[in-house]
Amino acid sequence: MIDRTKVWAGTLNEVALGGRAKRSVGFYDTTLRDGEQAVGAAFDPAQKLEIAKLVDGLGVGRIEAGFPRVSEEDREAIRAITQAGLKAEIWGFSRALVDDVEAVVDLGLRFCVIEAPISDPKLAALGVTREQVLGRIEKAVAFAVRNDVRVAFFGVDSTRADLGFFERVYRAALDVGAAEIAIVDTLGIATPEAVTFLIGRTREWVGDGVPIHFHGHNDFGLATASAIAAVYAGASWIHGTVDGIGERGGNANLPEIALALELLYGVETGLRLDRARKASERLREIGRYQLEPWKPVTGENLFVRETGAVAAQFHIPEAIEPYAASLLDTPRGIVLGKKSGAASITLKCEELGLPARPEKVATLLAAVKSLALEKRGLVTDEEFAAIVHRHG
Ligand SMILES: CC(=O)SCCNC(=O)CCNC(=O)[C@H](O)C(C)(C)COP(=O)(O)OP(=O)(O)OC[C@H]1O[C@@H](n2cnc3c(N)ncnc32)[C@H](O)[C@@H]1OP(=O)(O)O
Ligand SMILES: O=C(O)CCC(=O)C(=O)O
Repeated sequence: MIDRTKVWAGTLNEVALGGRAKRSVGFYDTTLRDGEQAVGAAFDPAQKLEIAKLVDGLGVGRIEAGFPRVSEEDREAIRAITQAGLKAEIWGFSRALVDDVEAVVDLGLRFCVIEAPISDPKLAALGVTREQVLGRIEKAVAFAVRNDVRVAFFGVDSTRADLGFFERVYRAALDVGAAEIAIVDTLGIATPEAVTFLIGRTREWVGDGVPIHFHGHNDFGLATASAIAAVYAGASWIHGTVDGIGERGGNANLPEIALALELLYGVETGLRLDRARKASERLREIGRYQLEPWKPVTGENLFVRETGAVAAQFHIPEAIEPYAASLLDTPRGIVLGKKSGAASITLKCEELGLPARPEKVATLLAAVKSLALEKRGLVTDEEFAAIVHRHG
């Protein structure tokens, strides 16, 4: 539960909090499957198990452990994850093909997303007609259900599907026993308004007993906004990955969505924001990728301040930050550089236990700026200490 006294979003925030969003939503993590589709990512089974544990520690409700048909290594990872005693429900992934589902059943998985393309461009690419794909979906879903697997039917490229066919295909999946449905923005082209429309419209005919998932991508930088729109429209499960790792512009970023839902919309996600930075750090080591330092939630420099005008307000965090750093379990700090001001010098002296004589501040500041310009970078603590000693 978020301590709301540490959120400084202001009175406009009441607009969202008074909205009609659900009060809670579940997260479905697909770092191990759709995240691994990021170019160059190839987690080995031990790494997959470690990532599953990290994600479980983040408090997501569901983890997609993998796509068993891909390789023996993937099956080995899924076996290890299912035996690890995690809190999250462990889901498998399968195409609408009986052989794929069989591989899920053989591993003893009880939950599975079954996917098939439903937009015309995707069907054309696969060389399969609408009728043929419907037949495959019915066969694969029915087979899974007969084998006691709870199925969420996942229509690939749903947001570009013909609306009539969209409805037909999801109804067909439900008729043969799918218990849940996932609406999928494969190419990240749905605006938040389109997501609201599509989920709202589906919600009406599907009824309250069928949970709706939303699976989004970030090609237009809209994945977080679209996920929030999905929650507003009644989605029960939001798919995404840690850091939004994934193909092209990536997947929806679960910690980022949680930050907005929890802090701005008052929607509980169960995600441990205080663990998100460490989880991201470890995933970056395993996956060997880097993040922009200004990235929400996990960016390295979110609470590191260089600008002098900001340093002058550093003692009142709500003047310069939207929420408390403690919500992310991360420290606040001042760094020195070309943009430092007098307050930066005083604060840095206090932090390092160096003498901060008021009559010396201007000289120290000038020396810091000069070195920063020479280096075209930050002045390290060691360099600053040397400057202080030099200027006595
Ligand atoms: C399909 C996805 O997008 S899943 C997510 C992406 N993930 C990956 O690609 C993971 C790594 N990929 C792999 O290991 C392989 O590409 C596999 C296992 C997915 C596919 O293996 P391939 O042997 O290349 O299968 P291929 O793509 O040729 O498809 C085989 C059949 O499945 C059909 N098919 C493909 N996707 C689907 C689907 N989602 N639903 C139903 N049928 C499908 C094809 O039409 C083809 O049918 P046909 O034999 O009658 O022509
Ligand atoms: O087509 C794919 O990449 C697999 C399904 C999926 O994750 C998606 O459609 O977004």
